[in-house]
Amino acid sequence: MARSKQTKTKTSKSKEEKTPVFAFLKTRQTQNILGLFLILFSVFLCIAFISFFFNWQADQSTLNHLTDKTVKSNNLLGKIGANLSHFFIYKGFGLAAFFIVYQIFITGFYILIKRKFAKIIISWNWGLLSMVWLSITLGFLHQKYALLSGIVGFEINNYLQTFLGKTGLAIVLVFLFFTYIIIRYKVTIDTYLENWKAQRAERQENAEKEAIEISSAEEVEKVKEIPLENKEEKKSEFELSLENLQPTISKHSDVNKKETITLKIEEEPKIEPVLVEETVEDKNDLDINVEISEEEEHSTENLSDKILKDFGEFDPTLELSNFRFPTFNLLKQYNESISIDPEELEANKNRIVETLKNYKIGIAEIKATVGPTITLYEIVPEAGIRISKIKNLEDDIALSLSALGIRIIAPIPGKGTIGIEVPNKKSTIVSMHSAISSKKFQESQMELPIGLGKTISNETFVVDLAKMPHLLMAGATGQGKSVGLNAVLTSLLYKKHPAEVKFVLVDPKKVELTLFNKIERHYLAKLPDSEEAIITDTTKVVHTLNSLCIEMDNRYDLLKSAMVRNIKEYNQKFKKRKLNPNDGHQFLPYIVLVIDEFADLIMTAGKEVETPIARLAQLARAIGIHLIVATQRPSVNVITGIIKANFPARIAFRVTSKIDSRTILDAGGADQLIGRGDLLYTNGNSITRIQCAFVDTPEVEKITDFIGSQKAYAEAHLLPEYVDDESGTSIDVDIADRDKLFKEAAEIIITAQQGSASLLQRKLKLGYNRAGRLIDQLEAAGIVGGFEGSKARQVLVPDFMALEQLLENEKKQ
Ligand SMILES: Nc1ncnc2c1ncn2[C@@H]1O[C@H](COP(=O)(O)OP(=O)(O)OP(=O)(O)O)[C@@H](O)[C@H]1O
Repeated sequence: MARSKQTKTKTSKSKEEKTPVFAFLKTRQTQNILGLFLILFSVFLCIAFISFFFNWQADQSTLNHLTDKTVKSNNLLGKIGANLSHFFIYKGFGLAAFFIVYQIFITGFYILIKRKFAKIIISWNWGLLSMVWLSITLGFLHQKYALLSGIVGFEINNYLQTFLGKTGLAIVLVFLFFTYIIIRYKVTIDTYLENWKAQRAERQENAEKEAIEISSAEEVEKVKEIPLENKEEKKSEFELSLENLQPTISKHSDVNKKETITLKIEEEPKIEPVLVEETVEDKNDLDINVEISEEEEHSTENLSDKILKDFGEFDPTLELSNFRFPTFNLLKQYNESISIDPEELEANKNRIVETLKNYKIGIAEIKATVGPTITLYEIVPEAGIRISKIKNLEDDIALSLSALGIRIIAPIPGKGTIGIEVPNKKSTIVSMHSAISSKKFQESQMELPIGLGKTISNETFVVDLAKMPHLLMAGATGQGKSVGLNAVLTSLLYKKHPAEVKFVLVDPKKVELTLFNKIERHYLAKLPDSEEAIITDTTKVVHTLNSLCIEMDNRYDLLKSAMVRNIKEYNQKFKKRKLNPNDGHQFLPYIVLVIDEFADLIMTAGKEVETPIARLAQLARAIGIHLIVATQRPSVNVITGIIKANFPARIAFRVTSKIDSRTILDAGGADQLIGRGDLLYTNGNSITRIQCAFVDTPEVEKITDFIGSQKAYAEAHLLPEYVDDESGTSIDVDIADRDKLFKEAAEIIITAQQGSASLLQRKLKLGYNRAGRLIDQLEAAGIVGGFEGSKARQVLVPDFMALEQLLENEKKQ
């Protein structure tokens, strides 16, 4: 109950804040105008009230003729002044009505100097209480002059007197007065006593000081009169002050000494040490003067709440606030009405029944669900028939139906029937348009929604990539993998603002994802030193993956310091302005890493790629880095155990063998798909057959053009820098430490135009280690390029002339 109440007030508050009136009231101009108005209005009332005390009797007759021009008022501020004064003073609180003037004035003043609203409220509370008290007190003191107390004070006074009597009321009024002083000004009897004691002590101290000063002055006079010779003896009394003198004085000759002494004695402050002694003695009698410090000001609200109130929630999309999401008309529409020939249905049904009959399997019931590319026949076998029997007949049924892509699901989970999926003769294309525009996708509250396509029952299939949390995609070439990847990316582009999601695209084939280059500054993330955001080069992939691991570690640190468990909570907290950007906190976009041809990467870089991928797959889910890895060859050396274990969500397009199907899905079936976007999706438990939404290259081009033509960030989202241990930049060999054979080695390499350690080994008759060191030094000098696996290093210097020049330049530096 309480919570619902709270939320209600919260929502009403936020509504208030959103209405233009309240927004308008918050501007400083409005506040200045309001403050000034209140101050001047209080001046107006003050003049009117004062004037009213002199003219109230004369103005009595004019009060009810506010609109009558002929009737004039004596009040300095006319009839309005007279009427207002009559209302507040005569009918209200008498002389105490001046409190209202004061309150209005102080409110205006507080608004001008931006005091807190709470202060204004407190001030009004005290002001109104004081007004009522004064009004009653004046009514009590001057019953004859009712104007002083106003009708309110007069009546309350009369009323209370009948209950308490005159004396009782007097006591109550005095009590209220002191209560007010004690609470409002925090004055207690102790403070008075202490102040009084402190004053008394100070008076005493002053009196004693004066006495000492007088006596010391007399002493000085006496000393002045003493002849120079005797002054040496007299000095003892002022010993302390003499010691404090500069050392130069002591080094003077006797004659000088005498002169110095005279000088010293003339300085009156030298008496001070005596004085100090006396006051110390004196202070022993004194009580400590305890100063009661004023209570610290407390804020009524949390700082982050205040920032939230003043600036509203943090809006990550603010920098690109005019960003427009791609429109539906960029996507092609196809004729998607599913039509299946009733004859085809009937024929299929008959064949299924007959085939099963041949194997002595009776059917109690059969039902067909027509999907975009396949039709599902659900059969209920007669009692006593074993399910495994039907499952084993898969190939026979396929043969008798003479169709590709038959899949038998026995039993359909949660239904208790057996499903036989038969492809339609005429398949319908599921357009991306229909997936994106579906209610299910549009209204989804998922973090990273993906409209993958349509199920057999023609429902749009929407999944959350954030929940997957990583996706493995496999399928033989030409079966719809690239289209599937585009469908995933398109879904995210239609739903997520550039501030909310960033893509890291790895495309070893170099052609599949190039279109996304156009949205580099909106949606892509890249390494700081790379020119192209889409990564096609293997070494860059390794760097990017390691950089993502660093980003992951950084994000975990942020999450830890924010004391939240995942990116969603973190971003919510950040939006609520509970995390300070000065402590390194920032809004974290999701990062989706897409690798188009994983097999290729594993072949070229092996462990170097596998290790960071496995690390990311294991740990990155909580911090918003999600992986989509696609491969043509779902063999076990590509999709290794460790990768498989961390990619529970899998999509299988048609694969060529049952083994591949098992590798990707841990079950058969993918080998029996019909291709062209026909896929099986699993997230660990059940397998769903889906017709992937179709988005072709011109559509992707239109979408990327649409986004690319809009205002973008200054550059792509930058990932943390990763310095490879083996890269040339990390080798920093001092020129002085170079091998004696450095120049000779350089010449051999330049002559051969081939940078390999074995060449140096042979030509210079060196051991492997020394040749390796030489190569490192040559690399650091910029003579050979970086390590390129089994290939020889590139030679960057064309001839000896260039070498000489390079070495000369080095010396100059
Ligand atoms: N969802 C779909 N609906 C209809 N047709 C599709 C669908 N997906 C793919 N196709 C058809 O299949 C063809 C090949 O698709 P795609 O290029 O995605 O295959 P691929 O698996 O990526 O091939 P490769 O691995 O060689 O790149 C497309 O040109 C298209 O004609």
